[in-house]
Amino acid sequence: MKPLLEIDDVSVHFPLRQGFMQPGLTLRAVENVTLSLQRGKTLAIVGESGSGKSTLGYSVAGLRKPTSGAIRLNPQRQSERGSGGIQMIFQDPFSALDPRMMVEDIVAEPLRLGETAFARKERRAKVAEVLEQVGLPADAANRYPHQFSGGQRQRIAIARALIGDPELIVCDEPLSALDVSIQSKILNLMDDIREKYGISYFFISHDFGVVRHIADQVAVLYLGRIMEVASADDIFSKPSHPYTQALFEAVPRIGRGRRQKGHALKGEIPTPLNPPSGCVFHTRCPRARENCAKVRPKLEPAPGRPGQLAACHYKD
Ligand SMILES: Nc1ncnc2c1ncn2[C@@H]1O[C@H](COP(=O)(O)OP(=O)(O)OP(=O)(O)O)[C@@H](O)[C@H]1O
Repeated sequence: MKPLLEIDDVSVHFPLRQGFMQPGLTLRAVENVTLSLQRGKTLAIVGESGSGKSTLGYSVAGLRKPTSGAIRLNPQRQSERGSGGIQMIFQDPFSALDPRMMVEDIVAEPLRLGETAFARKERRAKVAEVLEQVGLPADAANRYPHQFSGGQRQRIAIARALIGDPELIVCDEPLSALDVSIQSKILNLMDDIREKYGISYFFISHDFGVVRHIADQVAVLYLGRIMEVASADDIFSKPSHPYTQALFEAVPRIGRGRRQKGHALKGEIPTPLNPPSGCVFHTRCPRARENCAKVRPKLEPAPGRPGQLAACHYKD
C-alpha cells in the first residue's frame, strides 16, 4: 500500500546574507532526507538541537518549501468537513494561540466556512464537538487563551488541528513546554486520537521516553542528515549507528535521576554553514577512520537487519 506521506530526497537550505560585497552563505538545515510514513502510524524525528527537525517538520506541514526534493501526501479519505490533509501542533501553547482571539475562533480557523447564519451554527457545533474530543468543556469556546493552563492550551491546539479532519498531524515537541505531570495526559490524549480517527503523527521530540511510547518508526537526524531510521523497537534495543548510540547513552535511564550532561557526545556540533566532509558525524565519532572524512556513507541496511537503515561505514 502507498504510504500516506513520502519525503523524497528533500533538502532545505537557507541563504544567509553577509556584508556588502561578500559572498552569500548557505545554511544546510536539511540535506537529502528520504522517509515515508504509513497511515495511522507515528514517525518520530530525534536529534540534537539544530539538527533540522523543526525545519523538516515545517516542510512536511507545507509551511516551508523545500529547496529541492518532493513531499507527497497520498490522502485516502475525502474530507467532507474541512481542509483535511496536514495540520501542525507547536511546542509552545502560549505563543501558538493568538491571545486576542476567542477559543471558538482559534479552533475554527482551519474550517474557512462562510459567514452565513447556517455556517455560523455549523461552526459552533463543530467547535463544540472537537472541544469535547480533547476533553474541554463546551463553554471553553467563549473564553480566551489566557484563561487556560498550558495543558489546556495544548488541548485547544489539538482541537484546532482536529477540526479540519486531517490525516497527518506534524507535532513539534508538543509536550516539552508542559509540566511533567501534564505531559502524560496529553500523550494519552494523542494516543486516543490516533486510534479513534486513524491519524498519523510526524512527531518531533528530544524526549526518548515519549518517543519510545508513541513512535512506530524513528529517524535520527544529525546536521540535517538521516543517520539511522528503524522501528522504535529495533532502534532502542540495538541502535546501529554510533551517533544513535551516543545520543541514547547521553540520556539518563529511569532511576538515575534528572538529565546528566551527556558524556557520550563530545564536542560541539559543527556549523551547518560548513558541514564536515564525508560522514558529517566523523569529527565527533568514536569509530571514525580515515575514509569517514572522505566518503559519505549511504543509508543502508545494518548487517542482518533488513528494516534498520544506518548511514555509517562501520555500523553494527
Ligand atoms: N529561518 C531560518 N533562517 C536561517 N537559518 C535557519 C532558519 N530556521 C532554522 N535555521 C537553522 O537551521 C538549522 C536547523 O534548525 P532547526 O530549528 O530545524 O533544528 P531543530 O533540530 O528543530 O532544533 P531545536 O531542537 O533546537 O528546535 C539550525 O542551524 C538553524 O539555526
